[in-house]
Amino acid sequence: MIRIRALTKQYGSNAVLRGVDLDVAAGEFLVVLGPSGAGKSTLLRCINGLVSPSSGELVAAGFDAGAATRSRSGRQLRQLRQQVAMIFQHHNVVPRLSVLKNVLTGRLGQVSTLSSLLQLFSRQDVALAMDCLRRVGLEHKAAERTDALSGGQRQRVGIARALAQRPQVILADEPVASLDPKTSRLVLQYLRDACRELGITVVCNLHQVDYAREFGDRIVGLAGGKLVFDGRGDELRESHLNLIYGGADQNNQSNEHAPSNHHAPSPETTRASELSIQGALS
Ligand SMILES: Nc1ncnc2c1ncn2[C@@H]1O[C@H](COP(=O)(O)OP(=O)(O)OP(=O)(O)O)[C@@H](O)[C@H]1O
Repeated sequence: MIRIRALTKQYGSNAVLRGVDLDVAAGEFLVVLGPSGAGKSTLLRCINGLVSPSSGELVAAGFDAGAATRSRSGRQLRQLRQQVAMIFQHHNVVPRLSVLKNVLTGRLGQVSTLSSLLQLFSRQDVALAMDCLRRVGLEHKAAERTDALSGGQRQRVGIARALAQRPQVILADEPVASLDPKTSRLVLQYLRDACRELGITVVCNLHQVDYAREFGDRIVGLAGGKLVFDGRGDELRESHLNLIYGGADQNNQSNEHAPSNHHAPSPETTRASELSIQGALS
């Protein structure tokens, strides 16, 4: 679903992504871990064309993201963004609109310009939006103003809006950064379950190692713009975390327990180990 090869992104002299190779399979829930400034947001922004890569190959949902950002017409970029939805840390919902209207804004890319200007939505769009709200447990809040909801509920509205786009991919940039642990887990559960049921691929940036292990089908670790770990949650050892976070205190990266597994990598961690070595050498 996503194929990335030798991806680089440079801001002036700041090399933010330094040769990222990554494949994400259809329906996979991939978590990206990494310290602040590692390039996690930049990676997501490249995937949905918010940022133009400096070099490399990036195909998401069948669209060449690099070419889409360079194309003047904007058509390719719109097509890419229809298939690759984004969920932000601060949910970006419109507070004064009703919950249902916020979710319906996820349909704007698919309705005519006139309909979108007049906010005219078909009965099917409304039914789809209600189904998306049901998937995040907020059907009963449809008519309420969004500013009457809690932070966790607003983030669930953000998820419903992304689902309403009917995308192939959802990119979630630290979706639970400002939520308490219980709410964070609930939000991630809704995101994972809805995407699993609908077959949507997810790439989710997180700062919490425990949630990465719990919710990710697979985890990649980004440090200094390079992938230094690629494996399953049960393959992620303390040595990998040291590589990702540069020996930072893991308690700072987790809302709950610090990783405590000191076992040597199992034979299945070959891929993870290879990457670790590459990261350590470069
Ligand atoms: N538009 C921009 N112009 C210049 N530099 C940028 C821009 N966007 C990001 N950067 C730089 O790229 C680097 C990586 O930023 P990025 O936001 O991708 O990191 P991150 O891993 O998502 O961090 P965090 O976990 O704190 O969100 C930082 O040094 C940042 O200053």
